[in-house]
Amino acid sequence: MSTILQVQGMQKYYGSRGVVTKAVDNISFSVEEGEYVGIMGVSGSGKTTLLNCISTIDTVTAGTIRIKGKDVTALKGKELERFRREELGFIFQDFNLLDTLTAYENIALALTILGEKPDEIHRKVLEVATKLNISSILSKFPYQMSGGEKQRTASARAIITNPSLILADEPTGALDSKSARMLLETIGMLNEQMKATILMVTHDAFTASYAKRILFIKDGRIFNEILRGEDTRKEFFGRIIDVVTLLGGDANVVM
Ligand SMILES: Nc1ncnc2c1ncn2[C@@H]1O[C@H](COP(=O)(O)OP(=O)(O)OP(=O)(O)O)[C@@H](O)[C@H]1O
Repeated sequence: MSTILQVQGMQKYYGSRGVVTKAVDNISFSVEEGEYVGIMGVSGSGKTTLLNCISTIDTVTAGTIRIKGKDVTALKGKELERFRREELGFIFQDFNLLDTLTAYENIALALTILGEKPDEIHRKVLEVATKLNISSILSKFPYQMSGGEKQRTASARAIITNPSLILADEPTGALDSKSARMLLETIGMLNEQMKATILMVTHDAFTASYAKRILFIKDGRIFNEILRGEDTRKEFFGRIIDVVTLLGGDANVVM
């Protein structure tokens, strides 16, 4: 098994002189190939900042972030753009599907931009659509899709380039509990059947219970880490609640 992500001594400060917020305060951890890691913490603990730096959307104040051995904090311009497109997949809270493109076109877009041959793109889109059970809706536009179809299209788009790492920030944040469950099952399938390595940020214990390992962040630092091991998802959920309570979060607000 190889290391996909290695975060070392990462710091991110906002502001200057007067008011400085240490959003991420010296965090180090790594993620191995095939892992499904959740990052939990209360609002303002630094989860999104950490994910945005890993996803190369934001820059770090100090430290390194290596993805497949490459320090992404040193990448710039076209090289960075290409790296993001080739190595990373994203699942957003609102899915970010392009309204003027069909499901097929949304899924194919990254491959088109990467310059893959049309017949290769076609083969890959059909393959992933079959796995995610959306073959029959590929010609639909987002407004013609159900919520679940949009989720599966967004999941297909995240995995179509066979990225090294899939990043998800509060993927269930805007969903009712049934839709959340459906999306989490799809993400679980990307991990288990399609061997995707996943890093997911959430404040929600139910969502986090689908991951196999959880890092808890408090005030920009890693506070605790737990592994699912042989636990059922429900047992793992119980242990997550215990840590959330310890962290001072409100265990009642989670499902
Ligand atoms: N652009 C910014 N400028 C100044 N401070 C910021 C900025 N972005 C985030 N922060 C601060 O950094 C800290 C961490 O924010 P972050 O968004 O990473 O937290 P979070 O854990 O993702 O919270 P939430 O669950 O509410 O999204 C907070 O104190 C926040 O106010």
